[in-house]
Amino acid sequence: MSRWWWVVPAAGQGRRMRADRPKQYLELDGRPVLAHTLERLHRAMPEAGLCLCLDADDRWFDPAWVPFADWRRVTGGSERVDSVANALAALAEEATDDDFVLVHDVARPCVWVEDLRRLAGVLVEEPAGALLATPVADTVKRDDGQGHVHATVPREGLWQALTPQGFRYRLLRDALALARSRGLAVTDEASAVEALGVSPRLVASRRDNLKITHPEDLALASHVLATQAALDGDPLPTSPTPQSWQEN
Ligand SMILES: Nc1ccn([C@@H]2O[C@H](COP(=O)(O)OP(=O)(O)OP(=O)(O)O)[C@@H](O)[C@H]2O)c(=O)n1
Ligand SMILES: C[C@](O)(CO)[C@H](O)COP(=O)(O)O
Repeated sequence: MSRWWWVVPAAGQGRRMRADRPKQYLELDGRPVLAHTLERLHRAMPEAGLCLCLDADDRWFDPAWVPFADWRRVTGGSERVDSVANALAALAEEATDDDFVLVHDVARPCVWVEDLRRLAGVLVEEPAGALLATPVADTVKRDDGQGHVHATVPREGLWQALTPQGFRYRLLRDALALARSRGLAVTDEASAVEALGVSPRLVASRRDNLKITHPEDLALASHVLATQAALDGDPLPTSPTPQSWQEN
């Protein structure tokens, strides 16, 4: 039977946030961003194992924020891709080739539990892996490097890649190893898998799965959490795990 693993890269410095600490430790509605994110992942799959990538010099982390029974701390790397690769290396003894690995940015605390479960359901059927994504909703411009428009880019067929992004353990490990050995600039897991000639499935996400990146995003995330609670009554539904992936 295949196991499920969450890999959460949380070793970034949050430089664009310009705060006094890494953004995963900023307070969002009374708790650190990291605690919100881990709670959602846990609600979706409480039995999964967690690999949490933290900076070697992290002085903010508190293990009390981790709701998983089975979790391990992994030292992050210099880029996001290095942190994820370190997590996969740390799982080498425990994970089998066919285990499922879902990578989710710690900086995305607003992801819906329903979307996490839907993605997991797709992954069971999809050997190429899958990622949450959303179609581009605005007109897209390419600049000329001097602040003027060079061209309007047709947005038909364009999606914004979000997280989680999920793959079988071996596929992701091999893809990241190849991408790193070639020095490819991969900013998400899917692009490493694409470099192997494999096309991961796009799974439509709710659009409010934002990544806290810039200072104004924290207030936006707070507003999203409140809106989700008002819309749903319970933004973290605890309905039973879908059979489709529970039995795999
Ligand atoms: N060496 C790194 C760099 C980033 N991340 C993680 O990757 C995710 C997405 O990265 P990003 O939003 O760029 O976060 P930061 O690197 O923290 O932000 P910045 O680029 O503004 O410094 C975050 O969860 C971040 O903690 C990581 O684990 N290891
Ligand atoms: C993985 C990601 O969140 C998908 O949108 C994104 O690529 C991370 O990019 P960043 O520049 O490291 O924030």
